[in-house]
Amino acid sequence: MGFFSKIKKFWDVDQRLDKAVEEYKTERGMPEETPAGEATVKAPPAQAKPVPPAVAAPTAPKPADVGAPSAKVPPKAEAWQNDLLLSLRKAEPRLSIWLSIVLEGVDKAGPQLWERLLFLFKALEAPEAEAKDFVERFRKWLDDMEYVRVPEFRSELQFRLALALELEDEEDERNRLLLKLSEGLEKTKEQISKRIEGLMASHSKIDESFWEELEEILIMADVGFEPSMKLIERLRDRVRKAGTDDPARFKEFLREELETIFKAPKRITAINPPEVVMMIGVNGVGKTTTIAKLAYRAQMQGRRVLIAAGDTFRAAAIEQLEIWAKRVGAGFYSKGAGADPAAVAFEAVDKAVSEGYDLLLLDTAGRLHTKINLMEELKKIQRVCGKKHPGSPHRSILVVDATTGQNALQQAKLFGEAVGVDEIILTKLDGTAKGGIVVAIALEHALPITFVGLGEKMEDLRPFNGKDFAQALLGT
Ligand SMILES: Nc1nc2c(ncn2[C@@H]2O[C@H](COP(=O)(O)OP(=O)(O)OP(=O)(O)O)[C@@H](O)[C@H]2O)c(=O)[nH]1
Repeated sequence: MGFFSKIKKFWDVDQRLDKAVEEYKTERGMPEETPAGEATVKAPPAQAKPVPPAVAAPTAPKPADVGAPSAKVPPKAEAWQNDLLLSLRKAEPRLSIWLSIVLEGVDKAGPQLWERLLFLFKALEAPEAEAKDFVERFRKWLDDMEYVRVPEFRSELQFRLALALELEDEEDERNRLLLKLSEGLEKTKEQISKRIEGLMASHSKIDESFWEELEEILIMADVGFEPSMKLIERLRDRVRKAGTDDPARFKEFLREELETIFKAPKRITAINPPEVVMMIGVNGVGKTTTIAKLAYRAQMQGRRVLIAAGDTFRAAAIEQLEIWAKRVGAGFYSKGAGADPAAVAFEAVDKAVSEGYDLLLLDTAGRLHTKINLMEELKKIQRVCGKKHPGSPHRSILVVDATTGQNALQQAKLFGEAVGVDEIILTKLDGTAKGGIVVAIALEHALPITFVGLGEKMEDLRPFNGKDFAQALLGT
């Protein structure tokens, strides 16, 4: 489900829009030619299937709708509308193209941008109130973040549209993610990929000295001793089965092995709303930011989110979380610093149930995991949630900081044993050469890494895909 309760996915090649485009042009006496003067792209010959009722061609919302000056839209400006309609008609959803058309001639946030976004949603037949809600939320977000110029927010806007229109898996978005992942892994690639290429070039065959050198590379990239041994064992097996000792093929074997390792099964549990997610992890790993990013995604996917400040250890942590909740338009619940975290959890679950939230993100104290009482506290929170809303917390997500390398592995072990962890989110992958920790965590724990943090912006939390990761790490 996306942000909108319904949209027409015209990119399934539907003549409706062709008809709408023709009517649109006729009503406005627009030239047969496209703005660039080429002959109009003729709609594909109508196929036999019955033409569903015509869709009223979207007309640019009156400027008054969006609080813009009441100047009439000059005829030239309609060219972008025509381009957008024509682009929407193509058989494939190309968000980057639509956005380029929407942003043509727009250099900053303002009435012209709102008018264009509303036109796009109208062309997709999104309910008007929801379209306005999307624009209003984005406008408020820009104010909060003090973003004004298009380059400051274009990427976030594209990400928001990808979530709202359920196009995150669309080709452009996937390519953008791969690029972001590759950029984020730049330092790790230096450590692993470049050195493996050197290893392959300096050996005429895969022999004992090859494996010894590989072990050193993996340990240097913070895969850790145990995990490195395990990985090398699996690679020896794979090479043996392939019946070759040609170093030139090693990268292919390594990529296949990594994809296999990352295929950790995701736990799917039946959930009666609200879904209660417990966020755990030590201080400074990026938990608060990650909660905000998760809330942002869920909101853009049409879910109502409540964030609860279960980390009552520091007033600053509560305030920071409240600021983020406001920015992403999520609900917020706290009982202030010093309150009993279990009481916060209990009352937050009660609020989420009684006010019909879809998702409750429950922040918990991040004090150093060596303090045993923290583990007791987390177990008490789990019990309390289960009493209030049977089956909850439905997921416990451990947030670890990739830059802490082996320490992250320790945390995964300790929290996993103490309170049970269902998923791992690895933050700050963009800032480390220790990306090898991803392999270590996947090898040591059958825990799925569901998201990775690639920066501080909202769009910098992306679903983790082992295949993409292996490709970004090792290059094509
Ligand atoms: N580069 C980068 N920075 C990140 C990422 N995730 C979080 N950060 C930054 O890391 C710092 C700590 O993030 P927080 O979310 O406050 O961490 P926390 O775990 O809540 O810390 P406490 O509030 O002390 O518990 C902030 O400056 C974040 O912007 C990431 O994926 N990449």
